[in-house]
Amino acid sequence: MRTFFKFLNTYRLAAGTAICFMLVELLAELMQPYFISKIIDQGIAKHDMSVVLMWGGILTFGALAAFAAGITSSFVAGHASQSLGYDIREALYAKVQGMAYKAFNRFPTSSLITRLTNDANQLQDVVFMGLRFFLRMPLLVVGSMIMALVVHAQLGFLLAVTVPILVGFVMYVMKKASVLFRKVQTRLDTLNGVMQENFTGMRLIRIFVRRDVEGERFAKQGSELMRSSVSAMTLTEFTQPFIVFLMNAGIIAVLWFGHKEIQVGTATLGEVVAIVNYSLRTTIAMSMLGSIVSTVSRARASAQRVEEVLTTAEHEEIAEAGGVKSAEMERPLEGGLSFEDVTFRYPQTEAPSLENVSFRVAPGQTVAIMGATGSGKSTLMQLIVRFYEPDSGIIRIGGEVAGNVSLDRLRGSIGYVPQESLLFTGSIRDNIGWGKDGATEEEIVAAAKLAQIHETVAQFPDGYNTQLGQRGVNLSGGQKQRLSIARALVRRPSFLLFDDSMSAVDTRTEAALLQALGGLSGTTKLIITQKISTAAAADLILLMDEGRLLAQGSHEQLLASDRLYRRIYESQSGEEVAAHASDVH
Ligand SMILES: Nc1ncnc2c1ncn2[C@@H]1O[C@H](COP(=O)(O)OP(=O)(O)OP(=O)(O)O)[C@@H](O)[C@H]1O
Repeated sequence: MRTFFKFLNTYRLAAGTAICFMLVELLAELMQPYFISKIIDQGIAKHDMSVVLMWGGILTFGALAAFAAGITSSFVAGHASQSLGYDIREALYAKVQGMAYKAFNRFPTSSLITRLTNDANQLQDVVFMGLRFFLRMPLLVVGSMIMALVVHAQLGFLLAVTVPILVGFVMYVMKKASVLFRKVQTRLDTLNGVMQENFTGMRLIRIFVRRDVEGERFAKQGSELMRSSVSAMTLTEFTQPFIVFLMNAGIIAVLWFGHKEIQVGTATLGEVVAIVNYSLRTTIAMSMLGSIVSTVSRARASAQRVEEVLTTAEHEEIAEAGGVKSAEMERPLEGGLSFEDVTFRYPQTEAPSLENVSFRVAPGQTVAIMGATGSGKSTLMQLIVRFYEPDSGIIRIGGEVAGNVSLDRLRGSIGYVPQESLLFTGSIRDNIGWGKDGATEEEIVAAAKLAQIHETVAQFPDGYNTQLGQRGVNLSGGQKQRLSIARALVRRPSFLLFDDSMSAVDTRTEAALLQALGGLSGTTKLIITQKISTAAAADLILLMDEGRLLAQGSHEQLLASDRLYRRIYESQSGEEVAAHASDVH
C-alpha cells in the first residue's frame, strides 16, 4: 500500500479539492432533513406560508449547492484517478522494461499484463470511489447520528446504537474479503496465461486436434475464476441486505417510539420525520459500504501485486541519464571475443549450464557452436549479451571485460538473431529498420540482400511495404528467419550472434547467406548450428556437451582429432549427398 500512497501524493492538491467540494455537498445534504422538519413544525403545522416559503427557499438553495459541489468534486476526482492510473501503468511498464532478465522470468507474461491492466484499473477505481464516497459515507453516517441527536436526543440514540454494530460487522467482512479477492486476481492471471498460450499456439492446437482439450483447460480455469469470484462477491453482497435489514429495524423502532413521543407531546411530527430521514440516509450510506468494501478489498490485493513488481530490486543498469551519451559510450566495441574459464548456473538451478568454458575468437572470425540440445549453446550467447552475469571467469568482448561495458554500448555493438524469429505488426521495411534507429532505405535493402530475402520481398506485390500480420503470420518460417537476420544485419554490428536461426532456411540459400556473411570482414560471427556444412566453413568450431567445451578447432583439426565430431560428420555427409542430388534434379 505504501507505493500506492506515494503515487497518490502527486495528486494531493486535486484530492484535497475533490474532498472540499464533497464536504460542501455533504453539509448541504445533512441540513436537508433539518430544514424539512422546520417546514413541517413551524410552517405547515402553524399554517404559516411565509415560513414554508423561507425554509423551502433555503432547502432549494441547499439542494442546488449540493448538486454543483457534487459535480465539481466528481470531475476533479475523475481527473485525479485517471491520471494516477496512467502513472501506475507507466511506472510498471518502465520497471518491467528495465528489469533484470532473471527477475523478469519470475513473473509470467500474462501476470504482468493483468497487473498493468486490471490491477492498475482497480487502483484507479479505488481513488475515484475514495475521493467521492469513502470519506463521505462515514461522515454522512456520523453527521446523521449527530444531527439526529441534536434534533431529538432519545430518538437519535436509537440510531447511535445501531450504527457502531454495523460498522464492526463491515470491518470484519472487509478483512475476509481482501484474502478472497487476492485469490480472484491470481485466478485471473492463470486464465490470462491459458488464453495467451491458446491464441499464440492456435496453429499447433489445430494441427494436433487439441481444441477440445484446450477448451476444457480454458473452461476449468474459467470456472475456478468464477467460483472464487462468486465466493468473494457472496461475502460482500451479503453485507448489503444485512445492513439494510438492521437499519430498517431501527427505522421501525424510531416510528414506534416516535409515535408514542408525539402522543405525549415530547416530540413533534417534524422531529420524527427528520430522524426517519437521517436513518434513511444512514441506511443508504451504510449499504454503499458493501461496494466500498469490495472495491477496497480488490484494491488492496491489486496494490500488493503492483508493489511486488515495483519493488523488484534486480534491474539492469540504468541507461545513461537523459539519453546524453559521451562519445566513448557511443563508440561501438570492435574486435574479438574470449571466454576465460567461465562457469554459470541459472538461478535456482543446481547443475551449472556452463562449466569452465574457455575459447578465443579473433576479430572478424566466424565461430560455429555445435552440441546436443541442452548443452549450453544458447546460454553462452545469453552471457555475451549480458542477460546473465557469469558466476566465475571472465568474458572479454572487443578487448574489454563485458561486465565493465555499459549495456547500451555492448548491445549496440551486437546483432542478435533469436532461435524463434519474432516479428512485429507493421511493414517489412519497419521490421528490418527496427534494428537501427533512422535506418535509410539503402541500408534496409542492403541488409535484405545480405540476408538473401531481397528477391523474395521484391516479388511481393507491395514489396517492402507488405504488411506483416501478428508475429508475421503471413510469411513462411524461412522467410521470417531471413527477415530477422536482415534486422540484425542492418545495424552493421561488430558482433553477430545467430542462435540456431537458420534452421528453416534451405541449404542453397544458407550457403549463399554464409558466403555473404563471410564478406563482412569486420564482423565477428557466432553461429549456433547443427549442420556440419555450416561448421566446415567456420574458422573455429566449439563442440559443447552438458555445459562443457568438449573440443575446439577448425573442421580439419576436429575431423582428425575428435571422435564425436567425426561421427556427426559421417552421419550428415550421407544426408548432404542426398540433399545435393535432390537439388540437381
Ligand atoms: N532460464 C533457465 N533457467 C534454468 N535453466 C535453464 C534456463 N535456460 C536453460 N536452462 C538449462 O541450461 C542448460 C543449457 O540450456 P541451453 O538453452 O543453453 O541449451 P542449448 O544447447 O542452447 O539447447 P538447444 O539446442 O536445445 O537450444 C539446459 O540444461 C537447460 O535446462
